[in-house]
Amino acid sequence: MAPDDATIIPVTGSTTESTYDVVVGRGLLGRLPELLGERVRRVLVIHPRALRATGDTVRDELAEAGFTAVTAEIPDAEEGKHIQVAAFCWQVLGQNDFTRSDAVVTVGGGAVTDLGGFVAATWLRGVKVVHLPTSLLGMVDAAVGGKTGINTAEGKNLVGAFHPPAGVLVDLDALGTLPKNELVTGLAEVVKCGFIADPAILELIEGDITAATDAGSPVLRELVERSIRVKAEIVSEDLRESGRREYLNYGHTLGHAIELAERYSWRHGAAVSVGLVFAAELSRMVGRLSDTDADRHRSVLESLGLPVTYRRDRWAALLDGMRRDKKSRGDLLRFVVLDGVGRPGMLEVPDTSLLFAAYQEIAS
Ligand SMILES: NC(=O)c1ccc[n+]([C@@H]2O[C@H](COP(=O)([O-])OP(=O)(O)OC[C@H]3O[C@@H](n4cnc5c(N)ncnc54)[C@H](O)[C@@H]3O)[C@@H](O)[C@H]2O)c1
Ligand SMILES: O=C(O)C(=O)C[C@@H](O)[C@H](O)[C@H](O)COP(=O)(O)O
Ligand SMILES: [Zn+2]
Repeated sequence: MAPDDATIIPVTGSTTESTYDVVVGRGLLGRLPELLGERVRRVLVIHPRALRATGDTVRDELAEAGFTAVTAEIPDAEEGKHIQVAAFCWQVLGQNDFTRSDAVVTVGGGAVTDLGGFVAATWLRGVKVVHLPTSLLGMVDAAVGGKTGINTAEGKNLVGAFHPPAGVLVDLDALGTLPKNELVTGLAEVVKCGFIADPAILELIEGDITAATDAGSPVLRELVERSIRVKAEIVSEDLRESGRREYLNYGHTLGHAIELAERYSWRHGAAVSVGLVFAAELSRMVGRLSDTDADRHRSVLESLGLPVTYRRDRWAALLDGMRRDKKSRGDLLRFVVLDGVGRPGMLEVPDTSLLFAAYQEIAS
């Protein structure tokens, strides 16, 4: 497909820094200089070990276009979201004399866009970042919206900053090498967008599972674009999560606790899948969601091959992890729940026995 067939999804924040385009299409690398802008001279390309060839291609294209481009190769997946990895990137930036008018480009899945975004947010108190997400999850969620961060021993994304990118290039060609199981875990966030805002997403998946899990299909492209639009619309209104942005955290309170309990051996999307079913059970239990809509969570996620249950014997660890969720206020745990498909809301839970009861519905 020619670059001309690209779809532009705008994020329109309240400042120039929080206003940018998400470009979706194929063969988009040529657009990178335009997103970086005229003042940028040096670019640090951050990529995981597993995507060295792609990182090198991006570096070479930038050099060809006249930039001074260097790469920083980081550990794969969640191992990259570590303070020592950020320190390594800061060192590379320092050793190569990066100034405030220079930039970071991330090439990889959500772990890389989170780490690279955090490095850009903190170097000299903030330099430009452009994301080139290569996983489905990175494309539909992590690269958009400006949340950046790293994990600590106590939990997921506990340190970070809001730092919107200068632009995002969603090149669907990158999905050609993505393993199927990684594509499927990315679909958990797509399903989340369906439940909180765009039921057509659910209908597309339920209507043709084969197409929904086919990296080259028009259905997958529509799912990508619809999910990005959901996120772009919400973060345009509420960058710093002072209100509506919390809805994007549907399924994440338990999901992040599972990731921690599993020492990050589970993919984020898999943990969010279980978290979505839990949040639906909670919504049903407090009388806010119908049986049909709650059951639909389990059926659509199961049909994609995503997990919908978790170990009964891990409840204490999960509760501990959930207390450190960023939506908590003091001792009060807060959850995103649904009042129907496309109708998210918040639930404050002072009594953890309710959570335990909901957990019984997903415990295996
Ligand atoms: N900032 C946000 O708003 C936000 C939103 C959602 C998720 N996240 C974060 O994103 C992370 C999860 O992202 P993820 O699922 O992409 O995981 P990931 O970045 O760990 O990537 C998953 C695996 O796929 C590989 N990979 C990526 N692209 C590939 C390609 N094109 N070909 C072959 N292999 C490829 C990676 O190297 C890795 O092994 C989590 O850390 C999560 O917290 C952040
Ligand atoms: O963009 C958001 O806001 C989200 O909550 C999207 C989530 O899918 C994403 O996993 C995010 O990183 C979670 O953020 P956290 O604030 O709970 O760490
Ligand atoms: Zn997520």
